[in-house]
Amino acid sequence: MELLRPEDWDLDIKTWRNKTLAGVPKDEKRKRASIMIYTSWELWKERNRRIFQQQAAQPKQEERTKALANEFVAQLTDVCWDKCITGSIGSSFSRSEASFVSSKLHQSNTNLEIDGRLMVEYRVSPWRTRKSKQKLTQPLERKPLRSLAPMLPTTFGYDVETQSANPTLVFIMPFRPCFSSERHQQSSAPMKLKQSPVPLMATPISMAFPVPQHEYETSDEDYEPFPNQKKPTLQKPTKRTRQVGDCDAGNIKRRSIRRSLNKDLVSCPSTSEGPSESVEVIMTMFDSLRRRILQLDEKEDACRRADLKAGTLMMQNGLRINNMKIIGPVPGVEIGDIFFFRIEMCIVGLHAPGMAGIDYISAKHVGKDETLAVSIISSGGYENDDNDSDVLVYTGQGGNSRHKEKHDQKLEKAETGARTARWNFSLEDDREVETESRARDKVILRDLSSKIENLPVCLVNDVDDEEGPSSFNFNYITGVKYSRALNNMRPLQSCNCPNVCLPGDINCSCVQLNGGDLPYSSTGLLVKHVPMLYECSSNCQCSQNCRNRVSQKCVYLNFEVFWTGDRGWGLRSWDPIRAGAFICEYAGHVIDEMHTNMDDKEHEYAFQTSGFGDKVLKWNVGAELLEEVGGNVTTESLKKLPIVISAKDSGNVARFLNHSCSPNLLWQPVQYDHGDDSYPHIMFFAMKHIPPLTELTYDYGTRGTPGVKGEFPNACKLKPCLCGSTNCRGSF
Ligand SMILES: C[S@@+](CC[C@H](N)C(=O)[O-])C[C@H]1O[C@@H](n2cnc3c(N)ncnc32)[C@H](O)[C@@H]1O
Repeated sequence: MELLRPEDWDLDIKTWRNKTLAGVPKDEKRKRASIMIYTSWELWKERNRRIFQQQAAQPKQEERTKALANEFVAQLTDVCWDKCITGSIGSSFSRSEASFVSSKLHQSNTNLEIDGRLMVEYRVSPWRTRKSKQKLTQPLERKPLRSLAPMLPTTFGYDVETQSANPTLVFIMPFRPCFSSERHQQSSAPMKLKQSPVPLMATPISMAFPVPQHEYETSDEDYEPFPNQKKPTLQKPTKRTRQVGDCDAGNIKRRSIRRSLNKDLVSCPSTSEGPSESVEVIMTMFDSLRRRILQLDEKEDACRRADLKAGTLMMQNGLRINNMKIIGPVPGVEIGDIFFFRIEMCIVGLHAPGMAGIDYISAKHVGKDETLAVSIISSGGYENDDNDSDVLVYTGQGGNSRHKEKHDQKLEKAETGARTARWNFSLEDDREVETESRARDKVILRDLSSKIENLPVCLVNDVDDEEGPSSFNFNYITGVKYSRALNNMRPLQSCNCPNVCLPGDINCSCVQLNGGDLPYSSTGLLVKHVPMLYECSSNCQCSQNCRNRVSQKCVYLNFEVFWTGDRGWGLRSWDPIRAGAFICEYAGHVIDEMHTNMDDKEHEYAFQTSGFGDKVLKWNVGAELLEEVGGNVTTESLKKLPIVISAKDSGNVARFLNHSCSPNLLWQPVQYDHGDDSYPHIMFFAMKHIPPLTELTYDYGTRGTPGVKGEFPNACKLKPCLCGSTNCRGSF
């Protein structure tokens, strides 16, 4: 360890790593680098602990982590290094290195897994705190909106390869209506889009997305959605012979399965939908498709770039919107929207090139050809000496490829488009300014759960003086309580998987119970909404790290109960949330539906399964588009459950979830601790990417006609809905 001690404690991690490993023989370098990776990881975790939980590591936790870390380091050093980490020492990990490290961390332990998810998916920028503005009442110190790097999973750095000096010269036809079939094209009038202020020289989008002629045989890093623009020099040998010490996971034969869409079902958002709804429909379709492709690929050991596969399929089938490049705001896209993949920006018309950071158009100005930048992406992969996080300095693209020597950048092609706005970009982020200055001032309670949740649930009112003592007259509990014994009609699931359940393992009884697929992706995202989801139970042999145990674990989001004004208290999160992510359970007392003596207050905080909204039914659109007619959840397939959960006297954060006719959450029945399928756990999952501090809502459904006994004996009076969405039904 002495050898790793930095000579100067002010060194940044990269310089420490480079200095320490310089000139060290290869074998020794591996060992030292492994320990350094672990140390950096621990620093990161400690930073997360201090920021999110306001506590430093406990000795016990440290010991346990040390033991796990030793195992992790040993694995890294002795078995898999040769196979998986082949790059030279640089400022970042390549994608395959990063995914290997994150997969190892995933296997290591629960804490690492949870932190790993934060790190892998969101890449929260470290040390972004503003001490000067910090107030004692502030529960969190970080700036949530700026903390995202909505890109591919990388653990310790950013793969600069996708930012290579290879600008894709893509122009899009001035207007190409988005229809899926010729029939549609003939019969429907083209949708009018905003007129460009400058004449455009256009090239069809098909130039950028040619139909692939061959199956993708290359490695993850070399997957290329634009094969025609690929430079031969960037290609790496893709086949390796097995070497001593290669780990099995690394030797899984990498295949790529070409998938196609069910043409009968392919259709773009209708022209009657507003811009925001169109963006939502397209984004939902993309993510649904991506999750399902990933699920199928994982089953077939062909796990590669489901995002690009989904995006390419959508492009090839005309499933995209805002086809014309626009100078100024893109309809339906708002400041604060989250994109996890570059291709998502492409299908909503925000940024067309798959790799280049600048998107631009050619225009004639006073008789001269000019190039105008229409969007610029900050990759996060470049070093920036300027510490001002409010100013983005653009200095040209390219020159930062892993495969080439660093070189000076030239002002050419797209960069000429950025000439006029080349220097400083102030980030316009109204929401951030707003949240920084206002929301933190009005903290009423630091932890509504009184430490029952592992993360504090803050209570704030930044609207008026309401302090809400009456609303908070309830016991905080984290699960459901049953008032009568349940019928254990079905034996509890009990798989024999030795470590974790694996996708495609036909011998796993939990895979069988879930219809042949594990319901969650490797990062814990719900793939499809299903009538009943079976997580692994206490009878299962698999460990707590099994991916089929998502919602039975504790809360991992930084929730906040806030005053909405007209709809009472509501729930939101400080963390960005990804579509398919688990949110929370509806906790409370399970009462029998036939118990008809519910008073108004009980009704107000009662969860009843009275139906799913249309949006929930459409959430599985990707699976349906891909292959499975009938793969979607239909109203008929959803048996009405007799369960009613009252959170009037006891409950958790879910009792503050308000109704919306355009919700961002759905509820999913989940079973893991008993066999009575009429009384499942009600778990909430995100239907879309949700930016920090956005209210979390679900569709309460229609609870039946007031006063009618029979189908809805507990039907309550319809209430006027104040959700404010454009397609509000008016009541719930
Ligand atoms: C489960 S509680 C939600 C938390 C509640 N807002 C509070 O202050 O405790 C359900 C109640 O919230 C209010 N509410 C929820 N969604 C609403 C909406 N879209 N419009 C109007 N009121 C709503 C209604 O009073 C409803 O009975």
